[in-house]
Amino acid sequence: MAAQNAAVDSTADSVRDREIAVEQTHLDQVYRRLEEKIHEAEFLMNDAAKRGQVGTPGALAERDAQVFRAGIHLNRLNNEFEDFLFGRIDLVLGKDGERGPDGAYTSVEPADDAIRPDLTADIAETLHIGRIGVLDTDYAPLVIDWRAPAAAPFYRSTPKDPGRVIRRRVIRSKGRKVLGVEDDLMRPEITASLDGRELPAIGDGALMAALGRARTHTMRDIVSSIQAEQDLVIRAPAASVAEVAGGPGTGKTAVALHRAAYLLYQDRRRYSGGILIVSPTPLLVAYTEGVLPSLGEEGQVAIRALGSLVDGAEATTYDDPAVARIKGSSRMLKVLRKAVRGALELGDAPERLRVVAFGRRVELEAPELNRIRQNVLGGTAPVNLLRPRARKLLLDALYAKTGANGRHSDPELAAELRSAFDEDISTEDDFLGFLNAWWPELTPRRVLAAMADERRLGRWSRRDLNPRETRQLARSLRRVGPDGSGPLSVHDVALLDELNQLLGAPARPKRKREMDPLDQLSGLEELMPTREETTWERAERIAAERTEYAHVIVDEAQDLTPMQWRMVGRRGRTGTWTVVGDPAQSSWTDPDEAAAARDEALGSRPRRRFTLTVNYRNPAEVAEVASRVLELAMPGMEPPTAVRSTGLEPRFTTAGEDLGAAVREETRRLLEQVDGTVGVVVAMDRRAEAAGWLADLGERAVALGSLEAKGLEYDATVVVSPVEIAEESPAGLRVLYVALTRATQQLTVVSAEADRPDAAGVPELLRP
Ligand SMILES: Nc1ncnc2c1ncn2[C@@H]1O[C@H](COP(=O)(O)OP(=O)(O)OP(=O)(O)O)[C@@H](O)[C@H]1O
Repeated sequence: MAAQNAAVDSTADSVRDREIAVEQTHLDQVYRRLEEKIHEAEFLMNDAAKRGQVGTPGALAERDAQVFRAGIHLNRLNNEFEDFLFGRIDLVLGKDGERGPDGAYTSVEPADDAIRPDLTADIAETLHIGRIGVLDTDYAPLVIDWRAPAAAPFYRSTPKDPGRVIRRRVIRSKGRKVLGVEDDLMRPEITASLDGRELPAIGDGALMAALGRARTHTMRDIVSSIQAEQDLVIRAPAASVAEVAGGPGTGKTAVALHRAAYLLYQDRRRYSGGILIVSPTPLLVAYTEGVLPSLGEEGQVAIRALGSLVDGAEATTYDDPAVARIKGSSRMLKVLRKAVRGALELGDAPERLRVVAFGRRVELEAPELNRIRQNVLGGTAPVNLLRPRARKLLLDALYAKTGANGRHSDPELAAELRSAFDEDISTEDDFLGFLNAWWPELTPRRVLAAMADERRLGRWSRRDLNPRETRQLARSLRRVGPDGSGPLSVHDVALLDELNQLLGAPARPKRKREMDPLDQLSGLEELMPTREETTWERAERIAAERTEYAHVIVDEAQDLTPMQWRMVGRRGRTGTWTVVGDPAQSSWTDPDEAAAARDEALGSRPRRRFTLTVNYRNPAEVAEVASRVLELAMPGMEPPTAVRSTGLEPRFTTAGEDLGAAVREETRRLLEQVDGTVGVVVAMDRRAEAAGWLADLGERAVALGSLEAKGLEYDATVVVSPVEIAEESPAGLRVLYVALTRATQQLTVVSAEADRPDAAGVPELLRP
């Protein structure tokens, strides 16, 4: 029997080796073609550079554009993709024989006679799928871009709805070497043959292999294993708003990133207006940043954390939950409106305005000045833009005091006299000095700084915040400092953006130019002589400084506060949207208020809703523990279905006197058990302390605050004192749910006394 098994194994091995060799031959052919294309691109660039600067401005701009395109292409081709070619589908004949622009047949349905009554069929087409498309010299498709319509069946085909696909293959390669293949048969009942040979099936599923891999500190693309329900979202038409809901680990972030790449591929011209991806934290930005380049996309897409959306402002701190709740609430809008008007009065303007006109002294007293100010403020324009009107009304009032009104009955002479008066007075130092102090040009930071004075803020917030809230808000703004140059919190940034609107944006400091994709190409500096900015470069620079986008993708949308929705909304006023989130993970306390602000930001655009239902991150054992908290946080809400199980139950331990020592011990243990990362999630207040606990455990272990864990994942996690996390804020149970759903393999929970663990160490909150 053993001998028989060994024979079967060795036959399987030889079939596998043969199939790997088949794919290797194809990959070799692809690389030969890529090399030819690299030479073509290099030639084009050299040639363009040699032509130097001669020519009309139009020709020069065209040359720049050509070099730019060649540069991007070269950059992409030179980029050694880890697995450039990753998929293959074998298809039977379609209903018609039409071919698309990529050379593949377009028909999705099999021809009536494609499958014979004895359940045999011939493979009529084999397509290889990769990160970018490659055509052979005769325009036959060597590799189809994963975003092309012809590649859709690779993702969409299922045994229930196979279309023309008989076999779907994932190819694993490194550099130029094919390492393995994994097949799924879409119609296992059919015996299909290719070139007279029966089509074999190797391995048992590429998805499980991908999910089991160790995690690093950066996210990987999922291009070789996108699932059908995810593909529907990625390829949804971008006509209006796509809203995607799904529990932890259902691939929302991954889908959002792949969608950006898909939209660009589909309609590059339309999205030359830029795609913005809004992420909740800088940690999540850093985690996801590499995915788009790995899909062959650079430039055009800006990934920004909520605290970095406003030019020139970078949030470096977090507010405690009570303060965040005040700053995020739409009640702040009224407070800010009053603050910008109130801040005008803080200049050190003298009580009265005195000038000399027509040889005599005229002056305006405080009550008159006040009346003028209120009159001007009756307008709706931004405050800084009302300054010319304030200047005009001051001049009117002063002129009236001179008694010159009515001195001339001839209207022309009267107008001349008035214009001479205006010119004299408005260039006088006294008048200018007064105007600058009385109607100062305000900056958003200056207004925020003014709000740090509790008594003053109380006047502005009286109707909208209670005295305790006013005190908490004023205190937190002291960090901003009297001149507004101190550190900002994530929630301050949305206030700053609102103030920008209310004040009328002052001249913006120029953003440092982002790296030109051309500059990234080695050796290009030598090819291109230094010169003035070209039209093309100017367009590029404007793109880098852009504040409105053609498409906005909001990740972890459940966490945006009403004020943040207003800020993000401004960036996509005329664009289309993709909004992904999970209400069960929301750390915002008033979901109805946030929903109203979200509706306002998205306007009346039609919405298309999608739901993702499968949890690809957590093993079933971890998901089960997390679902206990979900039941407390959102009773009745269904968790997503975990797709795999590891057999490893979560571990519960109770710390003695020394919480740090217990956490350290558990982290060390997990580091020995997993190959990748270990995340230690603590209450926000314990962040610094926890970093100390892990100080010398190496880079694979990281400590993070509960709110920073959003969107991230680790091979193993240690969740420290669930009750501390849950009691941190009114939304604490949902934050705990986030913390418990970060592990791809193992979860350990360390309880403190306050968690009231039972004899087995299971804290009260997590008991079944
Ligand atoms: N089709 C897939 N093939 C392989 N891996 C996948 C697939 N879909 C998702 N994953 C993996 O599952 C994990 C979770 O994905 P992702 O972070 O996008 O989920 P999420 O819904 O945004 O989660 P959360 O709501 O917790 O932030 C990631 O490691 C991702 O690579």
